[in-house]
Amino acid sequence: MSKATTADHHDLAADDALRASIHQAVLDVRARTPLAQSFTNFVTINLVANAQLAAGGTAAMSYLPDDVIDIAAMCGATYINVGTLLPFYKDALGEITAALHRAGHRWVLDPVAAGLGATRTAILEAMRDVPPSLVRANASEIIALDALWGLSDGSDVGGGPAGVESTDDVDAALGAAKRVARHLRAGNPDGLGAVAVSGEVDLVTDGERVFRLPGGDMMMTKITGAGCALGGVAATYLCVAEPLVAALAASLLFDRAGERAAAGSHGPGSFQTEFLDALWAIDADAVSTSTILEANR
Ligand SMILES: Nc1ncnc2c1ncn2[C@@H]1O[C@H](COP(=O)(O)OP(=O)(O)OP(=O)(O)O)[C@@H](O)[C@H]1O
Ligand SMILES: Cc1ncsc1CCO
Ligand SMILES: [Mg+2]
Repeated sequence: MSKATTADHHDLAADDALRASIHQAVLDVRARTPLAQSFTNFVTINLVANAQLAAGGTAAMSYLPDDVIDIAAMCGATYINVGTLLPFYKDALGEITAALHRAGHRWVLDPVAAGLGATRTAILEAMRDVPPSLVRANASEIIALDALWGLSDGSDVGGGPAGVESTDDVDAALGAAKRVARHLRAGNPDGLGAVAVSGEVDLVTDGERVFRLPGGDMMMTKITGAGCALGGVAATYLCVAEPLVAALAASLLFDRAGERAAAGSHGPGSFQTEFLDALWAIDADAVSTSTILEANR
């Protein structure tokens, strides 16, 4: 870890209630095969669906507002990713997110390339007052979302969008992640919300507690859509668990699966195949006994 050191943190105790909730979420997904639907980019749509299935859930992808709104009534959570925008998305996403909010339906936002382009900015700005339960993004995207939702105090200045890849370290997004998480909690009827910032060390927060999750493998950045798949699997866990638990469970599953896949592969192609197998193979014990470093308060 860079700025924050392990001296500022403690590993969660083996009997911490959060570990039990994470363990239960992994088991519940495998027992119940919950449906989380997605409105997602067409680069990584197949990996998102396959990752959700490998984690134990099921998938349905749609772009049609009436379809998405009807499916929301019969599924546990929805994943929305703004990676590859088409002209009709602006109206469609406005209609969908307003309807999800009215229904109190939980959803995950992946603000891919936040800060890039007037259309994406308008789409993300409109989500401010009908917010998701969980935002899953890289550091640059969280810093940009914090700014475009007007939450920023100006102290976090990100490197700016460089397409879909992060130019910032997760620690640079700490303030932004906490502000965004508090905004989600204030804007959701259940008062719950969390932010998962991915990177070499993942950062997860509900706006009060801050967790750092070391692990994973750099090969995860050499396939497209590891982050998108993480958002999709977070929606799968959101079907059975509260946002903070869903964010932690999905991030930890991905870290453990990334390590296992790296050990069994010899390049990006075989890594992607091994990664899906690893999502399937990692069990609830491996996820819930992972290192979970909580920032001391
Ligand atoms: N350098 C790294 N070392 C280890 N794990 C990493 C590293 N970078 C990212 N990861 C892991 O890869 C996964 C995806 O995170 P990443 O930050 O690459 O998302 P992203 O930029 O949104 O990706 P994409 O847009 O391609 O979907 C997370 O599980 C994260 O922990
Ligand atoms: C490469 C790419 N372009 C738009 S979305 C996407 C997938 C990673 O976010
Ligand atoms: Mg991404």
